Amino acid sequence: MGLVVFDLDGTLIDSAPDIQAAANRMLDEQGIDPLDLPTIISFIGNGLPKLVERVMQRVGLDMARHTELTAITLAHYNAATTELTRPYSGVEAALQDLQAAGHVLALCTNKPEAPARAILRDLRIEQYFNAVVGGDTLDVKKPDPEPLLYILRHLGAAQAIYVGDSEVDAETAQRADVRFALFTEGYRKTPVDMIPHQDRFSDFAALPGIVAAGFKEG
Ligand SMILES: O=C(O)COP(=O)(O)O
Ligand SMILES: [Mg+2]
Repeated sequence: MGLVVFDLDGTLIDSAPDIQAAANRMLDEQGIDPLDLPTIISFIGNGLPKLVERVMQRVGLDMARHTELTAITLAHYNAATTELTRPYSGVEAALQDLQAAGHVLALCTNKPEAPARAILRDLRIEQYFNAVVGGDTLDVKKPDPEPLLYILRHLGAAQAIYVGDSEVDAETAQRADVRFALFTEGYRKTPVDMIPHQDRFSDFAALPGIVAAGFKEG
């Protein structure tokens, strides 16, 4: 029994198509051609303001407009968070198994908290999560360890496993001194072996076993 904290984008859900749609709507309003999915995926991981910054850099938009264009992109995104977004295969069954095994579950994402909560609601998985921290919940976001440590403190957990898909998640877990399980099928940019992790999996059916063994090992 223990605390299992999840990342969201590229871990529980394949959300890139809706993020792409929001970014491309904003670009279209600026008279700029759309960006393809692999490009958008390569920009995900450090939160929406950073994604918009990377988009603007790529297409040569004036950075003085960053705050304005971030707000516009977020509005487009909030209007359609789950048009194309789906949980990865086996996610709901794994959440159910983990909860039935007595684990406490939480979410630690760099996605802003409002769309993160809306997605959990729309995909009918919000009931599994005892705490949700988004990229704008605290003053700092991942890879700062504080969002993850905040959840541990908030839920009174001495021990946890963090489940994520990216370099940012691995660094967050390492700096928080939390065990890290890497989902290999998300949005990482580098080979699996270059990302520090204690466990890895490509199929959510394997996760309950990995979590049980991880807590035993400590
Ligand atoms: O919003 C992002 O850039 C990444 O979100 P994640 O932390 O859920 O992967
Ligand atoms: Mg992620």
